[in-house]
Amino acid sequence: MDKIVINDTTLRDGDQAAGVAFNLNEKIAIARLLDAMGVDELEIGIPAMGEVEQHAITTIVGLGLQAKLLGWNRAVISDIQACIDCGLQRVHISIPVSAIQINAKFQGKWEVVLKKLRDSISFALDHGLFVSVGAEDSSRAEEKFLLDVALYAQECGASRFRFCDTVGILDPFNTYVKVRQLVTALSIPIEMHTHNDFGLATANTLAGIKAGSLSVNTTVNGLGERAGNAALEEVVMALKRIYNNNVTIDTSRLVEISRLVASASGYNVQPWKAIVGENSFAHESGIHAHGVLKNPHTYEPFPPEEVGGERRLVLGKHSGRHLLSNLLEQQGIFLNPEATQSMLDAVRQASVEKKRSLTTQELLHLAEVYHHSHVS
Ligand SMILES: CC(=O)SCCNC(=O)CCNC(=O)[C@H](O)C(C)(C)COP(=O)(O)OP(=O)(O)OC[C@H]1O[C@@H](n2cnc3c(N)ncnc32)[C@H](O)[C@@H]1OP(=O)(O)O
Ligand SMILES: O=C(O)CCC(=O)C(=O)O
Repeated sequence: MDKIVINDTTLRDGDQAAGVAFNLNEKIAIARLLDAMGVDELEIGIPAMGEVEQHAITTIVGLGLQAKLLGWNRAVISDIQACIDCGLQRVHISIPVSAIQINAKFQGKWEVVLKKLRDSISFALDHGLFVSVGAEDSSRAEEKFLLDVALYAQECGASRFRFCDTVGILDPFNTYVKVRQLVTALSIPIEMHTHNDFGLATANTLAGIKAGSLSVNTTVNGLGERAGNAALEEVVMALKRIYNNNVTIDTSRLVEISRLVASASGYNVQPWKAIVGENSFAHESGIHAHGVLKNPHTYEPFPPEEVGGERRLVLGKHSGRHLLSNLLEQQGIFLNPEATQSMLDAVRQASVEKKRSLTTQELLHLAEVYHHSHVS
């Protein structure tokens, strides 16, 4: 498999999530960490939004990062000019391509949309910029029209074409077919931009890669419009571990970037969130914990350290004797088999009463009771 370019849009689509508003320092910290991790490209915002956004973008441009930096634009020349004023050398120009979008925004006048596209691409090229073109709502567009727009963008001088499943309605099978058509017809790379409305954003991004897409949009924690986007941590780890792709990103900082974005966005990830959730490497069930104590690979797809996470063995309603004995032994407590079994019953009962796993303190407290009852 070819090297896949990761073009992270946490600072654009992530920032667009309802209720999220990164401030300057947060934007800088996120950009710096993504860059330090080796993310290839960052979509850092929308200069057309005005002075505050322009100041943030100009500041990030001035950081001297290794990552390529891109500004998002409508097909509007003043939007592109705002990117130039911020010092950006790469612009992404978006146009709607489905009938529903063109009717709502341009009274169905698709010729007007294409003229805007051509004019803005040529303005950007005249200013020496790299141009990526995005087809908003590609997944609901008439297929022939989408292909014509893609070929037109290429002919006008775009260097990359973004396939957008804007409202997240595709599955991996349909994604593959649609993206394959574009990959076959175009000589410029296709970029995937998928949304998670049906929980399929990462799967659809991977389907696009299978179809020959060479670049993907991601966001940390999957943060983005509505149900969000394909998550950076999921796409990167799937590329690395499922496809053995030559991933050059430092995956050991994925939990760190997840926490940074959670804090800056004000939205924690759910504990069971793939890759970065606090339960991603937590084991409570007896059979699982027994296996993990023998060999962690029995119930872990890869070691937690690989993403900067931590293995946790917790005692609760579903735990068994092996885990209980192991945790007690770590505290220097050794119970005979009968005492262990009795204590396990008490652990289960306590866990159901508390509706959670037990803390070390609670474990020690119970151990004292069972240890003493065993000794006496
Ligand atoms: C799928 C996506 O995520 S697309 C990205 C969406 N992101 C955002 O909207 C966040 C940033 N947006 C903004 O700050 C504002 O919308 C701005 C600055 C871009 C424009 O603001 P306003 O001038 O107040 O316009 P408003 O947002 O109400 O309406 C959008 C306008 O852009 C036009 N437009 C929408 N998409 C495009 C496009 N791809 N190319 C050209 N024009 C477009 C609409 O037709 C409408 O134009 P009109 O004012 O002539 O009717
Ligand atoms: O870049 C584009 O063209 C639109 C991207 C987007 O956010 C979307 O379609 O959901």
